Parts: sequence; structure tokens; C-alpha cells
Amino acid sequence: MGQTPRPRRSVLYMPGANERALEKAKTLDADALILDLEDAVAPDAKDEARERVCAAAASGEYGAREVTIRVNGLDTDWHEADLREAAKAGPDAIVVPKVNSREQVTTIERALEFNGAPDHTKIWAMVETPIAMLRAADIAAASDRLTVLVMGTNDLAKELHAEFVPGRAPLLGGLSLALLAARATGKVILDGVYNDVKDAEGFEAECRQGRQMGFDGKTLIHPAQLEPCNRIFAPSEEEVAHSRRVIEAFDAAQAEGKGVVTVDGRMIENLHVDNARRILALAEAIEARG
Ligand SMILES: CC(C)(COP(=O)(O)OP(=O)(O)OC[C@H]1O[C@@H](n2cnc3c(N)ncnc32)[C@H](O)[C@@H]1OP(=O)(O)O)[C@@H](O)C(=O)NCCC(=O)NCCSC(=O)C[C@H](O)C(=O)O
Ligand SMILES: [Mg+2]
Repeated sequence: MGQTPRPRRSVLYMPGANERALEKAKTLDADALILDLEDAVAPDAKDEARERVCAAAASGEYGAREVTIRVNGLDTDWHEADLREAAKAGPDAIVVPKVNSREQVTTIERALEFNGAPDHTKIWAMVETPIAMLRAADIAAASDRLTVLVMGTNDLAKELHAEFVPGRAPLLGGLSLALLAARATGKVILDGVYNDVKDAEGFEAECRQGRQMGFDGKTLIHPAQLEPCNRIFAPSEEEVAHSRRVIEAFDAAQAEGKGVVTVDGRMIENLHVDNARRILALAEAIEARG
């Protein structure tokens, strides 16, 4: 079996300039936090937000939640200082928006080394442009330090001139390319945000779609999105029970020298057992997290 998976069902953005949100996040049931210096922070507030976010990330006050910092893009005036200070703060990861090439990942990796980032500080690359979709596998494979791909569906929709519609048909090509890239390179992948914080039904539908497609979790913008997201991206009780039955039935079949068996009328082979073990490992990791 592989490593114990780290749950990343719910990954909440918060504006780096919003002290109240940074404080509130210490009590929220999010698997991970993205303390944002990019889109959610006005140009005049960038320097102050950088200081606040780096102090928060270095504070060690967020418990089991993974703490990450989203820096400004490589082509902005703030990027260098953001990366330097974030590297010193040593969060779990630095989230880099609009990563468009393998070379950019290498540049980020070198900058982290140069600025003395600790080894535990990983790179999360946001893929949110048409070129990033087409190069997603190249980007994902560029560095072992890059552990997570994050969909930026607002930017992607903007670049595509696409509309936001239920079911996200205009975005499915891009979402699928990024998913294929993540799975082909063994990386985690997070779905994009749902902008309408008042539309609980639409949000749940999009979480279910993301889960069915294979995303590991979803990026969020409001605390009200945490509970449904955690629930939908966690294995259900039925899935856990079914996974146990699959493993037991297959073990019993193997003891009799058989390589295939049925559970609830469905064929079970080795590959289904691997999937059942993955589901159980995730359920256990979520339970251990508390
Ligand atoms: C969307 C919001 C602007 C809504 O704000 P507001 O109307 O103030 O929310 P509430 O009054 O309902 O807030 C209730 C309490 O919850 C706290 N809160 C709200 N949001 C957050 C949060 N994200 N993290 C932590 N805490 C939060 C409020 O402070 C209230 O607390 P209290 O007063 O104690 O009751 C707002 O939710 C918000 O700013 N969300 C984050 C926006 C953001 O970060 N955007 C950038 C990332 S998304 C992105 O860039 C996508 C990507 O790049 C792409 O291309 O797709
Ligand atoms: Mg974006």
C-alpha cells in the first residue's frame, strides 16, 4: 500500500488583508487554507497583507489544517517579495497562480531554494489558462516539490470566453485535461471555486460533479461551503462498508486460488481491491484528523 493520504476535501481561500477571516479560520473545519495575496487583495493592501499572512502562516496556530500562501503571479511586481517572505514563513505550500509552463515551475523551485524555504514547503500550481490545460502534464511533472494542481475556473472561463452554466459543459475539456495530467503524474488535484455563496443546491451539485470526475477536493470561498464539501468528498458509510466487503470477498477468493469474485452481483478483480483500499485509507485519514 502507498502512503497515508492527506485529506484535501475542503481548501478555503481567504483574503490576506482580512484579519477577521484569518482569525476565524483557526476554528473552521477546513482540511487546508489558502491565505491569499493575489486576487482577493487590492493593490494598495498587498504589502500589509503579505506581512499579516506570513505571520499567520508562521504562527503554528492552525492545528491540523494545512496552511498555504497564494503569492501574486510571476509577471507581477509583487511576486518576488511574496515568494521571498513566504519562503521564510515556511507554510505547508506556496500556491502559485497562472502557472503556464514547466520552465516556470523550475523558476519557482529555484527561488524557493534560494530563499531558504524548508523542505516541507511544497509548490501548489494553479492551472487556469488554455495553455496550462494543454501543458498540464508537463507542468505537473516538472518537479517533485510540486504536489498539487489547483484549478482556477474563474480565470479559465474568462480566457475561454465561456459562460458559467449548471454542469459546467464549457469547462469540462479543461477540467478533464488537468485531471488526466494529475493522475498520470501522481499529483493531487483540487477543483475550482463556486462563486455563488448563497446557492447551496448549485454548490452541492458542483461538489458531486467534481467528486465523480475524480477531484480530490474543492477550493472554497466561504465557511458555509465547508460542511457540504467535506461530506461529499469523504467516502460515505456505504462506500466504506462496501470497500470492506470487497476486500474480504477477494481475500477469501484468493485463499481458494481464484482471481475474480462477485460482490452484490458485480465482478471484483485486483483493481477494484486497490480502489477499495484507497477509499478505506482516505476514510481512516479523515477519522484520524478528527
Ligand atoms: C465572498 C465573501 C466576500 C463574502 O463575504 P461576507 O459577505 O462578508 O461573508 P459573511 O458575512 O457571510 O461572512 C460570515 C463570517 O464568515 C467569515 N468569512 C467569510 N468568508 C471567509 C473566508 N473565506 N474565510 C474565513 N472566514 C470567512 C466572515 O469574516 C464572517 O465572520 P464573522 O464576522 O466572525 O461572523 C467572502 O466570503 C470572501 O472574501 N471570500 C474569499 C474570497 C477570496 O478569497 N477570493 C479569492 C480566491 S478565489 C479565486 O481567486 C479563484 C481562482 O483564482 C480562479 O481563477 O477561479
Ligand atoms: Mg485565478
